[in-house]
Amino acid sequence: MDSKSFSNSDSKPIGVVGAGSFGAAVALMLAKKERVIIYARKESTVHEINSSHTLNGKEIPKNISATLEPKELCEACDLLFFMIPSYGFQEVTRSFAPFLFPYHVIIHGTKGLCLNLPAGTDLNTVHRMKRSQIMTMSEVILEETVVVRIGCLAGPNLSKELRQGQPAATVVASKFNEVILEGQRLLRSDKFQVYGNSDIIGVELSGVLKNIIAIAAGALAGLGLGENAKGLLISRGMVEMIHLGNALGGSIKSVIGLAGIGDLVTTCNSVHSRNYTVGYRLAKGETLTEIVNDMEEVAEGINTVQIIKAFLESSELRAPITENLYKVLFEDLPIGDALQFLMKYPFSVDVDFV
Ligand SMILES: NC(=O)c1ccc[n+]([C@@H]2O[C@H](COP(=O)([O-])OP(=O)(O)OC[C@H]3O[C@@H](n4cnc5c(N)ncnc54)[C@H](O)[C@@H]3O)[C@@H](O)[C@H]2O)c1
Ligand SMILES: O=P(O)(O)OC[C@H](O)CO
Repeated sequence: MDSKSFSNSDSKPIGVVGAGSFGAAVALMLAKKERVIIYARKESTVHEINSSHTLNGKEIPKNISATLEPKELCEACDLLFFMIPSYGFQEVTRSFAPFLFPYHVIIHGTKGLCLNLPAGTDLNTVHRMKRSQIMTMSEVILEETVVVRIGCLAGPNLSKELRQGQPAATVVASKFNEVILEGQRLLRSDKFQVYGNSDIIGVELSGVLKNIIAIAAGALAGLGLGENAKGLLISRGMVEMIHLGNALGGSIKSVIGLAGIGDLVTTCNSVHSRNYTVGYRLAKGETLTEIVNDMEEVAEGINTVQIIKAFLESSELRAPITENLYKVLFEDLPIGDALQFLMKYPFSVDVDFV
């Protein structure tokens, strides 16, 4: 295949890695254009898809099949959508690496971060982190595989709404225009708009950082506070995302686009958001351990708060919402106290990033 262009026009199936909420939603959209093969780690999931054409009991199109084998997926597909949470991303990427070649294209939809730490150390032992110790998923793919044409899918994309066929839009970000064009060709429909952006790091970070603010928004709702307070949180949260995103290597433009402010507004307002739900339940008096033990799906923001707090320890930057949320999540600071602290924080300039 010509390395400068990419088109799935020879009608190879599209691979989807991960059969969770978002993987399923994206597989259903892709299946409107091409055959899809899902990689899942559970034999029961693969069996259900292949034998009854259902996933979690819901009917799916017959042009979606499934496999347990990374090798089979990589041999059948040139384009793979990686739709797994950050906690499994490195492991899954490593299991695919032996079967990936430079002609493959990977687009991921993960809104979390991984760590680049020496063996035997982790988030619980390293409390100060430099940027080089934090990895976005495109950086993980570059590190672990020979694939170079990498994209990221991010935007206000609650999987429940996507599965209901409600109108939405997303961003496909990549340094390679052919990746953006192929993402647009495959995903665009009269219900789904797909924008392009070349700042993949900025788009990845936008999707990652909005989860922190979404937890805080859920907490405000759980405290019974109104829309004025939410407007305040969203606007200050956006400023915090801009400064953090910039410090971590993303452009301001990406944060004020669909993947940043667009997703921030959606996630801060939806009971379907897992991150919002974590904040809401905390404010209602549950502990973080109780909430996490009871959640079947991932709320990426919890890990992200820890990682960004460790990054802040090694930088001059201040991020008061993230720092206070860290204290609420991991140091038992009452949410009311965190809110009082933020209300007295000397934010004085409204917009300080343009
Ligand atoms: N659900 C949404 O609305 C949504 C929307 C946009 C982005 N995202 C992002 O997509 C990512 C995935 O979210 P989700 O909602 O699909 O999560 P989920 O918890 O519903 O599903 C995760 C899937 O990944 C699989 N998985 C996890 N670790 C694995 C491993 N080591 N090997 C193989 N499979 C593994 C699980 O089995 C599961 O099928 C997250 O980073 C999330 O932030 C989710
Ligand atoms: O359920 P959440 O909080 O992971 O949010 C899902 C998506 O990121 C919304 O775009």
